[in-house]
Amino acid sequence: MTDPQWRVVLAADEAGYSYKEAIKADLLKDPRVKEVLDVGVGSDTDKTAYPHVAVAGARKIAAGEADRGIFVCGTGMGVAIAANKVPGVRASVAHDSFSVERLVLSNDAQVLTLGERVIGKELARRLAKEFLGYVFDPTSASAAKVDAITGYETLANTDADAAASSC
Ligand SMILES: O=C[C@H](O)[C@H](O)COP(=O)(O)O
Repeated sequence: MTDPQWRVVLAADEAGYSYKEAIKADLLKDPRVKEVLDVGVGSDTDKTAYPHVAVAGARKIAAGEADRGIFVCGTGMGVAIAANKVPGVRASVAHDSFSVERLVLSNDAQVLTLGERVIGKELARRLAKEFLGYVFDPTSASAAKVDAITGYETLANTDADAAASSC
C-alpha cells in the first residue's frame, strides 16, 4: 500500500449536508486519504448559503492546505460556480464516471462538485472515490489548455485590479 496522499476539503450547504457526511465517513476509512477538512455546514439545519462554504473550501486549496475538494449542494452547480471565483481553483459538477475522469485528466480540477437533489447517494459516494484515483499529468497534451485557463484568470485579475484602482 502506498502512503496516504490526499488532504481533502469537504463543503456543503444544507441541501448537500447528508451526502457530505456520507462521503466524509468514506474518506476517513480510505487509505489514500491522510486528512479530511470539513468547512461546513455542520448540520442540515444550518442555513449558510452555498457560496460561503464553497469559497471557504476553495480557499483551503488555494492556500495549499488541501489538495482536493468535494463540495455538495442541491445541484452541484452553485458550489462549482462559487468555488471557481477563487483564483487557481478549478471546480465542476460531474455526475458520471467519464466526466470525473476527464475533470482531472483534462482539466486538472481540484474540486469535484455533486448535487444531492440530482444523483443517488451510492453514485455520489462512488464518484467521490473515483475522483481520488486520478492524477493530472502535467506532460500531457491537456496541460497547455489548462495553462490557457490560468492565463485568462491572470488577465481577468489584472483587469479587476486596474478597474478597482481607477475608481
Ligand atoms: O446551486 C445551488 C444549490 O443547488 C443550492 O443547494 C440550492 O439553491 P437554491 O435554494 O437557490 O435553489
